[in-house]
Amino acid sequence: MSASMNPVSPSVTPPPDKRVILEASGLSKRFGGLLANDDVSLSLGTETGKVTSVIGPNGAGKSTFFKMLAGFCTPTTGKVRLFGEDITGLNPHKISARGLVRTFQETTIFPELTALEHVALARQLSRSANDFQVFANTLSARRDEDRMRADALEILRFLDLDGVASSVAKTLPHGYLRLLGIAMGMAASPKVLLLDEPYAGLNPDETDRAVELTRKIAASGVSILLVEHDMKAVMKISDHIHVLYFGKKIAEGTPEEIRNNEQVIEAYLGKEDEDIGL
Ligand SMILES: Nc1ncnc2c1ncn2[C@@H]1O[C@H](COP(=O)(O)OP(=O)(O)OP(=O)(O)O)[C@@H](O)[C@H]1O
Repeated sequence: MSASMNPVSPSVTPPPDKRVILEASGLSKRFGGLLANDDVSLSLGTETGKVTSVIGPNGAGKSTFFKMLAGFCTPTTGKVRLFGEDITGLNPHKISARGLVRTFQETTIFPELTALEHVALARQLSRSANDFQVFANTLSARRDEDRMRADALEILRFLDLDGVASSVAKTLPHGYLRLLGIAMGMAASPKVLLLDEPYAGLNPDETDRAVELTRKIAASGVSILLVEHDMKAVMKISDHIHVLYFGKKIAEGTPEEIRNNEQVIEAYLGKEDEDIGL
């Protein structure tokens, strides 16, 4: 008798919902004896353009979680789905091509290249199915290059960075380099943008500007997932917050719910370098 004819066939798992933007289920990561992430689940739901934050004291496992989402580190157990597709363990380039993009770190900045060249390069790398073509001096490659530069300028304009388009990176202040990293992420046309501590080291004015920019990106329909220690910024910008503590998720909710959550307050108590913004 075939399984389908079995009257007591086991319950069938429903197919993954393709409308769910990003879903991590039961992610764990073990480094030797250390469980850096312990059964962490998170869903961005189906509504695009929201800002979701992951917070937690130093060493809570936030970066590890992001690295697993973006393919920079393979989960020990668990699954990551993007619009219902299993992307667990794919490499970062493949994940980025599907729309989940982690912003470039400052270490990816080339001091002698202009802001425009950085974004054009990021665009080119994200688009190149064929690496050889990028470097080949063919007519089509040159045409591509012109298009990439035009796209890059449009991205810089959108982020209000066109004023520094022709400035070389080594002359740009730290705040602009952070924004340039975000612009390079945007060059890959993300559906979900992972921002890893985008406001670190920024002064209050620069933070306000970067928060506004984050909002503008979200308003354009890109879902934002961010890890950040600046609690004032997190509370201001987030629609939803998840809290990690010693690798485990201890809470999730709106900024108001998180601010008033006893377990969260407890986790942050006595951490002089961290301010939950109470
Ligand atoms: N590659 C690795 N090998 C061994 N241990 C690691 C590795 N990466 C992270 N860890 C450990 O995993 C734990 C979580 O680190 P992680 O960087 O994810 O925390 P975090 O919340 O991002 O911290 P922070 O806010 O300080 O950046 C830490 O104890 C860290 O030392």
